[in-house]
This record gives sequence, structure tokens and C-alpha cells, in this order.
Amino acid sequence: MKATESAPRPRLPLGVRQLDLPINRDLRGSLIEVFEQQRLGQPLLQWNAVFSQPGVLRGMHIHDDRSDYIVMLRGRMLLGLYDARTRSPSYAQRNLIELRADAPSAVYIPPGVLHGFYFPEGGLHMYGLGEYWRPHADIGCRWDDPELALAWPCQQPTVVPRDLELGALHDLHQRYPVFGSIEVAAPCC
Ligand SMILES: Cc1cn([C@H]2C[C@H](O)[C@@H](COP(=O)(O)OP(=O)(O)O[C@H]3O[C@@H](C)C(=O)[C@@H](O)[C@H]3O)O2)c(=O)[nH]c1=O
Repeated sequence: MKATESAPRPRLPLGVRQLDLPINRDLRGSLIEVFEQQRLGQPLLQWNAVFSQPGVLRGMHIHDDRSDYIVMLRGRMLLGLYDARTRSPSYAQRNLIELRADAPSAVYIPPGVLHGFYFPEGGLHMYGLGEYWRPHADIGCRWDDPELALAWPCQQPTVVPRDLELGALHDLHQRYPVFGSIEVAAPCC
């Protein structure tokens, strides 16, 4: 069975795409087509698998040169998004959406969109990267910055010190004007 586009969903920042991933079940178990390059319309060069404990929050991170393609494989994740591309028609749009392994979908996040992941019960997700990962200082902002206004269902999640030291959203634009020059591409399909 081929994957199909999703039913109506909340409007997401321009270029962010959520693709339903149908489950093919039989007596042995199930099979999901996680990634089809033709469907996404662009390649992914690296894949990471990430286990998270209950109550973990990762991010908020942003990339100026790289896209992420996220799939939840066990448990569920609350995905926070914020469009930081000042030239984007959806600039400053924020979303908090649930990704579930038992109703799988993939979310494609283009460069310039802030994102963070919260795992209420822990979980396993994998993500594809549009460019190879390089060790460098992570760019982002505090997950609980009031300007982000994301209604996370937690008050004291487990966050690594590096992410707790991220600055305010306001400072991100001052320090990284690059997010003002990202061209915003309309979805290809
Ligand atoms: C991303 C990455 C990390 N690492 C290493 C670095 C570190 O020792 C360990 C954990 O990495 P991090 O702390 O960066 O993992 P994490 O904070 O989960 O990073 C991720 O956060 C989400 C919100 C995103 O936006 C992703 O693109 C990515 O930045 O794994 C790699 O070896 N390869 C990789 O591709």
C-alpha cells in the first residue's frame, strides 16, 4: 500500500509538511514505509535513532543549513514549532502537535523553523537529516521562552544544561540575522 497525504490538519509554518505513514499489518506484525525520497522531493543524507526517557524535552533548536524529517516509532511526542524566518508569510506562527507511533506520520521541518520535542512517556524516534551532522554550537532558544508561547504540558521537564543555557527568542534574531535571509520555498507537492 502506498502512503497517502493526511486528512485536514492544523495549518503549519510554510514548508513544514506532515505525511501520514500507513501501517501494513499481517500476522507477523507490521511494516511502515518511513521515507520515500520521491514523495518528500528531496534527499536525506543521515539517519539518527533517539531514545528518550519519560519527561524529556529536547530543544528548541534551529538550523540554517539543514532540514529534519522526524518519525515517532515508539510512544508519543509533542512537537513544538515556531517559524523564525522573518521573510516567511507564516513568520512567528507556532504549533504544538502530537506525533504518535500508533498513528505514524513524518514531519518535515525546513531550515529556519525552531523545533523542540517533549516525550511524556518516553519514546523512540528517528530522524533524517538533509545535511550531514557536524559538531558545532547548537542554536536555538529556551523551550519555555514566553514569546514562543508554546503550551507545553509540563513545568519541569528534563532538559540538558546546554539547552537550558539557550537564550531568549528575541536574542536569536539579533545574534543570527541569517534567519532573515532564508528563502521560503512553497511545498513541492
Ligand atoms: C545530532 C547528532 C548528535 N550526535 C551526538 C552529540 C551528542 O554527544 C549526542 C546527543 O546529541 P544532541 O544533544 O545534539 O541531541 P539532541 O539535543 O536530541 O539534538 C537534536 O535536537 C532536536 C531538537 C533537533 O533539532 C535535532 O536536529 C538535533 O539538534 O549525540 C552525533 O554523534 N551525531 C548526530 O547526528
